Amino acid sequence: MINEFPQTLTIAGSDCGGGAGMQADLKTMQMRRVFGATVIVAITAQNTLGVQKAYPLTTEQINAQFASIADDFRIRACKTGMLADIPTVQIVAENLRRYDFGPYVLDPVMVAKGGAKLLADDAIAEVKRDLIPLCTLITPNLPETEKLTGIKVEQPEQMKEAARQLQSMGAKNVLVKAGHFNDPDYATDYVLLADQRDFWMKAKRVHTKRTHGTGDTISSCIVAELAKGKPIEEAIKISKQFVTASIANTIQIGHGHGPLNLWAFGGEK
Ligand SMILES: Nc1ncnc2c1ncn2[C@@H]1O[C@H](COP(=O)(O)OP(=O)(O)OP(=O)(O)O)[C@@H](O)[C@H]1O
Ligand SMILES: Cc1ncc(COP(=O)(O)O)c(N)n1
Repeated sequence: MINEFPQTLTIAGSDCGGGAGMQADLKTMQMRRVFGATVIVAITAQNTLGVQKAYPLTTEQINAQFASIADDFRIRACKTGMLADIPTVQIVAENLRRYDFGPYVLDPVMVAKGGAKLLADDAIAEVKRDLIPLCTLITPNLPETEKLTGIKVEQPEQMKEAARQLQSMGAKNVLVKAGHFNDPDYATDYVLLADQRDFWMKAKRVHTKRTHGTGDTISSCIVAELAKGKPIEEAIKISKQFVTASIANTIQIGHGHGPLNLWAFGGEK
């Protein structure tokens, strides 16, 4: 049924503070004019000051949500965010193999801005083995890139080397995000596509601590664009513009790493 409204799915943790996790994903999807559904794998009690508590859901609770989504919706693209621990990574991988939710964007969330662990260290091996081979695109930040590849990234050339390695591990397309890169003037991400074309995406670095949920925002925007049928290169480029505008046009919420202004870029463009 080709005329159905584009439907997307985020498989992620809940951030009760509304700035990251599935809340950031849903808000971004709404702005990009796709329908967003969720499989929640963990509940966090957090705000802009940090993560106070995290409670993973059971595999039964996660399976039930997957079944409900698969029974009724035609998901055209999906993403994963916070996955908490080994059982969660395994059950999510199992469901992604069971159901066809279209292109899959893997945001390998490991540590929150405030320093809290959102993925157990021993689950990284499962992400590499079970999820990377399934994904259409992986979107690690620099610390995640280093953990997944073992390559210390201090120069742009090492971003390229790490991207090639992630591809050899099974990721079809790779976006290495540079929010954590040591460049005071620009945030320049690197993209390596499945057909071996590559490019840099340069944006002025905004000097703000209001960057809660930047990774969720860019990855869920890519999911939305893919669900509307945009080619991956275009989906990634629009999403970089979306996140840059959302960081640059600050809104004042909370007392720490504040959330982005997801209205800044606008909707359908
Ligand atoms: N201060 C900044 N100014 C401009 N762009 C930024 C800034 N910080 C991050 N970005 C951009 O935001 C996007 C997300 O990158 P980042 O490296 O922050 O991801 P992340 O660490 O996974 O985010 P989070 O964990 O907060 O969700 C990238 O396109 C990056 O270049
Ligand atoms: C549930 C959840 N998912 C993802 C993040 C990462 O976002 P950030 O690194 O900006 O804290 C988070 N804090 N909480």
